[in-house]
Amino acid sequence: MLPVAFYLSTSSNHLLLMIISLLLLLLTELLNSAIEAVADAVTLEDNPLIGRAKDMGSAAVFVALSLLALVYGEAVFRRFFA
Ligand SMILES: Nc1ncnc2c1ncn2[C@@H]1O[C@H](COP(=O)(O)OP(=O)(O)OP(=O)(O)O)[C@@H](O)[C@H]1O
Repeated sequence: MLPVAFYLSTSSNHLLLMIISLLLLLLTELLNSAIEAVADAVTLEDNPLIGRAKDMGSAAVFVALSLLALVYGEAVFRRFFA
C-alpha cells in the first residue's frame, strides 16, 4: 500500500494523509489483536463482556478501514477520473 500512496498522492500533505491512514489501520489492528489475546488469556468461556470488548475492537478496525478506503478512494478518483 505504501508504494501506491507514493504513486497516487498529489502533494506532500496528501502523501502524509495516506501514510497516516495506513498507519492508523496498522495501529488499530495491533490493538485489536492485543484485546483478543488478553480476552482469550482471561477466559475462553462465553462471556458477554469479552464479547463486547472483541466487538468494539473489531468495530475500531472497521472504522480505520473505512477511513483508509475513503482516503485511497478519493486519491484513485482524483488520479483517474477527475
Ligand atoms: N469468550 C467470548 N465470549 C463471548 N463472545 C465471544 C467470545 N469470544 C469471541 N466472542 C464473539 O465472537 C466474535 C469473534 O471472536 P474472535 O475471537 O474470532 O474475533 P475475530 O474478530 O473474529 O478475530 P480476528 O480479528 O482474528 O478475525 C467476537 O466479536 C465476539 O462477539
